Amino acid sequence: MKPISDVRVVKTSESAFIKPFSILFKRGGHEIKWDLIDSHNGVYVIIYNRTRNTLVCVKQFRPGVYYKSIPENDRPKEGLIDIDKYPPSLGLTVEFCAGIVDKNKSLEEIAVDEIREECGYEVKVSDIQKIISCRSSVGSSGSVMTFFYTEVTDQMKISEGGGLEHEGEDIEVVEYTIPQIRDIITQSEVLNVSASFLFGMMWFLTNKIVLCT
Ligand SMILES: Nc1ncnc2c1ncn2[C@@H]1O[C@H](COP(=O)(O)OP(=O)(O)O[C@H]2O[C@H](CO)[C@@H](O)[C@H](O)[C@H]2O)[C@@H](O)[C@H]1O
Repeated sequence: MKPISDVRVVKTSESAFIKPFSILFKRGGHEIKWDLIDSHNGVYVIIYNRTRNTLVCVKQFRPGVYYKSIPENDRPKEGLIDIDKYPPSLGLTVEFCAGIVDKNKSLEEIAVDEIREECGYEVKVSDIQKIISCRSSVGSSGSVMTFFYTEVTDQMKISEGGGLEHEGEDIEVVEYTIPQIRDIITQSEVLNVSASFLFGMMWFLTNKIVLCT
């Protein structure tokens, strides 16, 4: 992965990805204001590599995770962050291959694109199995996240993956064995993974573990 440097906090008023707004309503005659973020729906793909008995995941620098790793009293509201004191590695997450729903394509087609771009495997739409759709960030967004499952083999690997450079993506593909996954999800410290990752791992261990024993 390329080195991260010159990390600065700036105020944002316009964004193609995150749009703050509020909803006003009355409950029992009392007016309530609820602050929200309009954000894209998303797809997540749990990818099992049958050749090597591994789960294919992606590692990347997530600015929000980095920022929230800094103690609150040292987190600037604006300006440079001292990366010698707070190394960018604090913001590295492990995730499932995922993408926002911002194209006029089916969710399955978006999943296939993300698998190719991020992980370098060529998968057919018909090989994508839907697991479940649910809500994310119910207090602030309510976007729909849809989980898929697919299996790949080493023969289906067509590139290194890594994401689209013109979109600023710089993704490392990482593969975990089943014992490694068990280690990750049973740690007691704050993990640099999301609840969606933990859900997907638990789903896999519960429903597919028979493949791996
Ligand atoms: N907040 C943001 N600010 C600036 N640029 C952004 C952005 N979100 C996306 N982008 C841009 O959109 C590109 C494409 O994103 P992707 O569809 O690959 O989703 P990503 O893997 O970033 O996760 C995304 O989609 C998954 C699945 O919904 C979510 O879990 C995850 O939070 C979300 O970032 C990114 O490379 C980036 O250029």
